[in-house]
Amino acid sequence: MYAIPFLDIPPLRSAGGTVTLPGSKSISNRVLLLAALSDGETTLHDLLDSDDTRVMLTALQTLGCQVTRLGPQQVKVQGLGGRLPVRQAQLFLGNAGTAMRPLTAALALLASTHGGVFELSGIPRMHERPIGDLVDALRQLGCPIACLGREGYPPLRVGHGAPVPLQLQAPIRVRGDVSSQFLTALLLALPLVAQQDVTIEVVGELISKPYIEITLALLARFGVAVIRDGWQRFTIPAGSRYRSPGGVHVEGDASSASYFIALGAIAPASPGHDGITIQGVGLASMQGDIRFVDAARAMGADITGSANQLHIRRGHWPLKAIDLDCNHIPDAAMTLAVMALYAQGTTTLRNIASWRVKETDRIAAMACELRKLGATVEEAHDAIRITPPTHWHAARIHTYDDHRVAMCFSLAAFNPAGQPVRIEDPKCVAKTFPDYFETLFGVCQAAPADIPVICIDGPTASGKGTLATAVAERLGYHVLDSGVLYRLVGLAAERQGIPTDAASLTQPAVAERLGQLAATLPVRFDAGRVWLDGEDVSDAVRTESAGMAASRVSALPPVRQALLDLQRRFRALPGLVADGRDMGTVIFPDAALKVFLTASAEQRANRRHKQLISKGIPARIEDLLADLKARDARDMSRQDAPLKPAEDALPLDNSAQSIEESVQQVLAWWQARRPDWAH
Ligand SMILES: Nc1ncnc2c1ncn2[C@@H]1O[C@H](COP(=O)(O)OP(=O)(O)OP(=O)(O)O)[C@@H](O)[C@H]1O
Ligand SMILES: Nc1ccn([C@H]2C[C@H](O)[C@@H](COP(=O)(O)O)O2)c(=O)n1
Repeated sequence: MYAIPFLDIPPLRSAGGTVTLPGSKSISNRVLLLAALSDGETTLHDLLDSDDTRVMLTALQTLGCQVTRLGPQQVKVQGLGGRLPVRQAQLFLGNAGTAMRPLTAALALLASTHGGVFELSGIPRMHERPIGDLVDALRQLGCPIACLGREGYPPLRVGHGAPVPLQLQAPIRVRGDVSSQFLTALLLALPLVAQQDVTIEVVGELISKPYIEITLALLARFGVAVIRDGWQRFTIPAGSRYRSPGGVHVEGDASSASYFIALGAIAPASPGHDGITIQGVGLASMQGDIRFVDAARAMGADITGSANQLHIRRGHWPLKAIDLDCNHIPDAAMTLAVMALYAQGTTTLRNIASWRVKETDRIAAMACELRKLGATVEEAHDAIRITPPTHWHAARIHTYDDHRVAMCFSLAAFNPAGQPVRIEDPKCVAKTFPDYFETLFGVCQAAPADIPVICIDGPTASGKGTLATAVAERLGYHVLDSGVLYRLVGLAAERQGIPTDAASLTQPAVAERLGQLAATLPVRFDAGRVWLDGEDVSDAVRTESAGMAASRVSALPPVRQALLDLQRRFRALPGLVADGRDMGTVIFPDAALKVFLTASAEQRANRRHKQLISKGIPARIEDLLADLKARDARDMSRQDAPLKPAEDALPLDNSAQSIEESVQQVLAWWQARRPDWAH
């Protein structure tokens, strides 16, 4: 996940490959609650691991439910059989509507029947999202509920300690035209008290019906067969009781699929690919947002699929504008708004009033951000009309702590003007799809020249690696520690008995063998570790002798030539910070920023000494000073790609600087070189 203030997405050109989606948020939070309320143990597979499911899991554990994590996407839930061991708890539910609404209903009923008092709160935006219709419905039943801030909004206190009688004879009336989650909450909670038939009557036109279908399907999996009379009346039969089905597999998230369906519809296929394949959700999905497929087809996408898979190719191009009632796909419809940027004509998305009470006022947010890109946008209270830009602008997209805003606007990076897009606060995607951008970059391609590179060259122990890593972390970029490749050649040579002393390296045959070795280096970089032929050599390559051997072998042209392409392949989305000796002069001569980092030899020897001593490696400053001077001399004097500043490099002497000061300096230079839109 990109936990950084902003993520700059370079202009994207093409896409192709396979993505596996994280589990559906709607299904994950429903099955977690159902498993917790059931008799028996349930194993949940492919569960979404995100902010919203984490708050639900933590709440259930706080309520006394035993949850065992079997893997990142697999948990075992010990059902409570409809009784809570805990009678008092404070639950923080973040901004998860799928946790707040059903837990409010379930706890209100449990506190009323068995006694108890529970407080439910969230982040400030959650306290602006209405829940009054659900509160009113529960109060009709006799449940004590207090709104602790504004009436009709969280935070809430449910129950007042002692049990109270519930009035379940008359139908429970709930509004269905603000959020279908109120009805879902009642449907999930009422089986806990269904000693008699319990009926719910929906007041007003029910919105987002597909979400109610998910609720009903999952209730059935857990042993409760609700009798549905149209979309107005739902009866939970007397004697209903939750029973664990044993195991449940969570489908991939159909709303999350919308970004990759749109990607396949917008992006030309990358060489060697034939569109985008989505795994984990398919045409047989129980999720309403799967009907996004129909909307995307109407805009021109070429989509085929099976029960659990979708395949998308670019079809009609440019896309076709549509006029669509989106009441059935409120979340995925945001993706249509961004697809509309690539359509011929004006697209109208109607019946989306629920956007106003989601993570943010999504109609206002989408209108504002689409206009930044150059689109003409008209807003109504329950609709939005989008006419594509005639001139695209690069833009900083504000994301309003709304995961869907962040995800759908990433697709604007395919704009024909080749403009980059800045996504502010990209970590907001953690609500439903923590690895969204990594997944996107895994299937997208940009022109290499469009992928920004920052080069940091300089002598040994000047702090290049430290600086490169820190700058890359702040920008979400990849890192190339090129020195480690030469160190690996030295180490591999030693393992294979190829001499690397100065005299042997003058022999052309030895140089050739080392070149071949470098060209076929069995190296793997994985989670910060370096593997050579299956062996973890992360520590072995960092020794001073490995550094000296690297310096010697790096003077050989066959070795340098062999490592050229390997280094250039590190230039990957969304960007790269590369450190070494010739990053700016030879490997990435077109880099957008080049820094030549120096510090006095004494300072560098001191730093290296501290570094080694802190790792428990004995060293003498005098020896280190002599070694690094020798290394500098060799690195600067070799024929091929010697250590020297590129003509356009900015010098940075960090002798008297802290690490943070050097990082800030480089970030300031970087920012100054960004175009106007980034300021
Ligand atoms: N500005 C700085 N002030 C103080 N110490 C620093 C500074 N920059 C780096 N250091 C420290 O100096 C040591 C050497 O830094 P680093 O390993 O990043 O250097 P390097 O140039 O990458 O070395 P090499 O080329 O040998 O790989 C580290 O312990 C690091 O914490
Ligand atoms: N781009 C590079 C990087 C490194 N080398 C050589 C010269 C260095 O002395 C040696 C080890 O590098 P370090 O890990 O200390 O950065 O590798 C080079 O020639 N070109």
